[in-house]
Amino acid sequence: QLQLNYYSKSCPKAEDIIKQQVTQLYHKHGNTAVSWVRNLFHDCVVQSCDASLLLETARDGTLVSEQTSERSIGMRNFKYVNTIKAAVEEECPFTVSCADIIALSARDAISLLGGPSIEMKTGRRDSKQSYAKEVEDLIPNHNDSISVVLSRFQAIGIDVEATVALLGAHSVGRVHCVNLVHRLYPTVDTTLDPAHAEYLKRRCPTPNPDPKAVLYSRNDLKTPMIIDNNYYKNILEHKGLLLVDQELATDSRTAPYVQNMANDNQYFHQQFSRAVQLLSETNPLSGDQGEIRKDCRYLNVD
Ligand code: HEM
Ligand SMILES: [Ca+2]
Ligand SMILES: [Ca+2]
Repeated sequence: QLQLNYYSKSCPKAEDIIKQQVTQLYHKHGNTAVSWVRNLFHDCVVQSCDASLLLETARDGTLVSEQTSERSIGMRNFKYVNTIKAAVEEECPFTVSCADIIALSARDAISLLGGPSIEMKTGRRDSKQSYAKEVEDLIPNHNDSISVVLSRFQAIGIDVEATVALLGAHSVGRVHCVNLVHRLYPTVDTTLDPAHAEYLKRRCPTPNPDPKAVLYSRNDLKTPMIIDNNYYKNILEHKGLLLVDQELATDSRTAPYVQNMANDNQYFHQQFSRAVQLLSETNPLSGDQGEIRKDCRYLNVD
């Protein structure tokens, strides 16, 4: 079972090494921290936090990576997960799971990005398979209804208030134009603030952005690299980028929490901590299920 300090005997320095690596990477490439937060979501929602997300497509076609899903658009920095894993392997070979690296790197990233300090249990094990086919049924799309979003989160034990808090992760990072243009062209979505729409049109000047061109807008212009309640202020001002962001502010089930989080950053941080714990503890592999991967990209060879 998951517990605090699972590696205290087997690898007492594990959490320190991960934190050190995450901090070093953050100072070199700040957006790595943003990636670790999104990785937690995309891994944990698909089956469990079991590093299924990190498996790469096998050359012989036996395994398709979840990273190839349309839902994974814009995900980046996977190569630096290997940097973290390598540092941990050097200290304690075959001991610390890639799944725990996903969880702890997200925890450390959240604190580097000005979010709360979160107590996080460890002891997760790594999946022996990828769930590429299931990704689209589990991770909501940017234009899904709030009902779909709430039921997907509820299915893994995440209540409405925690769901609203988790979306606050969109207080950092970026959105590619492909996920935005349907709100701008041929006519501007009337729920979007007109001045903000003009800004977004400058960022995304054509209705059919080349998927390979790196055209994007930042989620939060005021504090783009800080996990704060500015996200909720933005969506109340109709400056949310994704349709789900905008809907969160108006749906009667979520709007009261949005209002409270916009008013009180500390309350947001408390709920965000609680929600990240729920997300990170969903359905873990335990006992002898799964394995401890040597390289997060590949299954161990027996
Ligand atoms: C209804 C649920 C959600 C939907 C539909 C959704 C969708 C998206 C989309 C479409 C993007 C933009 C990707 C791109 O164009 O580059 C994005 C970015 C991001 N999402 Fe979510 N998301 C959801 C929930 C979450 C949650 C729960 C978290 C974490 C707790 C999260 C963390 C992030 C982060 C950090 C980014 C920025 C990534 C970057 O800049 O590299 N999202 N999300
Ligand atoms: Ca997973
Ligand atoms: Ca922010």
